[in-house]
Amino acid sequence: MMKINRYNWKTMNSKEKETLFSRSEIDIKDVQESVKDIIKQVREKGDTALLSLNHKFDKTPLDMKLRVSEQEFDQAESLLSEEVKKALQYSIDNVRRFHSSQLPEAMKMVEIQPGLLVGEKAIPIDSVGLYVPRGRGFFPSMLYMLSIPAVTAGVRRVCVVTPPDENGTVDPACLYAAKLCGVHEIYKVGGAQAIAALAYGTESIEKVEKLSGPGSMYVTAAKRLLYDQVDVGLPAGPSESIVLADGSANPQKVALDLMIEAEHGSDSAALLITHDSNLADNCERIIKELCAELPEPRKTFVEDVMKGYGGIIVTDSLEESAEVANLFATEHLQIQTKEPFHTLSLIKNAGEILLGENTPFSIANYAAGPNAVLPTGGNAKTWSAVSVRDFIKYSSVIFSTEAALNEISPHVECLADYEGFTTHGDALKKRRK
Ligand SMILES: NC(=O)c1ccc[n+]([C@@H]2O[C@H](COP(=O)([O-])OP(=O)(O)OC[C@H]3O[C@@H](n4cnc5c(N)ncnc54)[C@H](O)[C@@H]3O)[C@@H](O)[C@H]2O)c1
Ligand SMILES: N[C@H](CO)Cc1c[nH]c[nH+]1
Ligand SMILES: [Zn+2]
Repeated sequence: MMKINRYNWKTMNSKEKETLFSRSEIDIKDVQESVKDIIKQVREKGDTALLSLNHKFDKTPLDMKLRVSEQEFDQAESLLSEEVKKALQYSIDNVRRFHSSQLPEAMKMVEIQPGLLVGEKAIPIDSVGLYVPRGRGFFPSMLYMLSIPAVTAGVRRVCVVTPPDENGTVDPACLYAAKLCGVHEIYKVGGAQAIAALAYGTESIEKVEKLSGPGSMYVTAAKRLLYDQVDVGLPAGPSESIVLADGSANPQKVALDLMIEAEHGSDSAALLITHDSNLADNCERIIKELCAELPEPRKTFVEDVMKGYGGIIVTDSLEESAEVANLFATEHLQIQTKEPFHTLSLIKNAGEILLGENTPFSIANYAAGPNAVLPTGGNAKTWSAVSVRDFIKYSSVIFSTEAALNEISPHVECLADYEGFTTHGDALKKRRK
């Protein structure tokens, strides 16, 4: 019989809270030592290590080519149905439209004091490496979610790494999506070894300035270990979601939506938070019925999540439900309450917030427009979804006239003296005529 965790917020003990709230952190810490060894191998042996790690973890032939060839790009198109190509084009159009709206002005200046102009110049990051997962699913959606903001930002070199299958080939939908997004440099390598290759460089993979992209615990552990070698981007680990609902919600829709992100893997989290125990009972029953019909491995993943890092939390009020959701700071949040826009005003921490029963997580995962690469593990307290801003940095720009310099100097000299920095003050005093 399937088990679904059921907690009452008031009576939950601190151990239960800690386990639930730290979710896959536990698994990531467990693999840190083996990931350290993978990084060492890639650093010392370059491509040779990549080929043998591909062989070990992804069962590829040892003599495979790491870079996707022109011929493979061309073949990919012929392997896809017209329906899939159309769905990709539709989704890419929406995602591109949304991300174009994020593009900042190339330069913005304001006159802070007469003759003192200050502002920021937006400069695209020179090279980025995008991690597109492939283990417990194909992720062409991740390819366009990452490539579109990078290309829109104007990054000069956008390259992708993604695990190959046993034949040493890459998912054709990923290759087709890459072509639509204008990305041509793709390497067939995944896991921690791909992250290490992008951070240090190998004979065939030039190192990058910044990484972006979600991944399993191996990918997440590698990014943590390499944060001082390369900008590792946002922490996007195993998928997680909360459905926050009240008694007005349709239990069938809540159950369906709660299972969406649970099917990513046993290390995912999916929580229903509600102050209506009838809704909780009904959802529990429906999830069991729906889960029984799922194909493997999705059935096992959903079952594992419901007895693992997921389940149902019953609270005393809508306000308390929102408080619990804010504490958890989930990647995906869906609100199915009578007044979803009012409930929205109670939310402080969530990677994305989907309002109402007609906005299931799936539409945001693939096609609504905003980015589906989102912070996990409680990082939604300070991080945002991937966006064009992830691929741009800003240089401050300052211009002063002589009159403005004369005006500002006494204040700066005073502060330089106070801090004891003689030459800082002299640069002003000694240039005055
Ligand atoms: N946060 C987000 O925005 C977001 C978006 C999409 C997916 N995700 C998450 O990304 C993850 C994708 O994981 P995945 O497994 O499907 O793909 P993945 O590409 O991250 O992992 C597969 C790779 O892991 C490596 N690997 C497998 N077993 C290993 C072992 N024992 N030791 C070392 N390395 C090993 C292999 O090289 C393999 O290629 C899921 O957890 C999903 O929930 C998150
Ligand atoms: N839910 C994932 C982000 O956590 C995105 C995704 C892609 N495909 C299916 N789901
Ligand atoms: Zn998903």
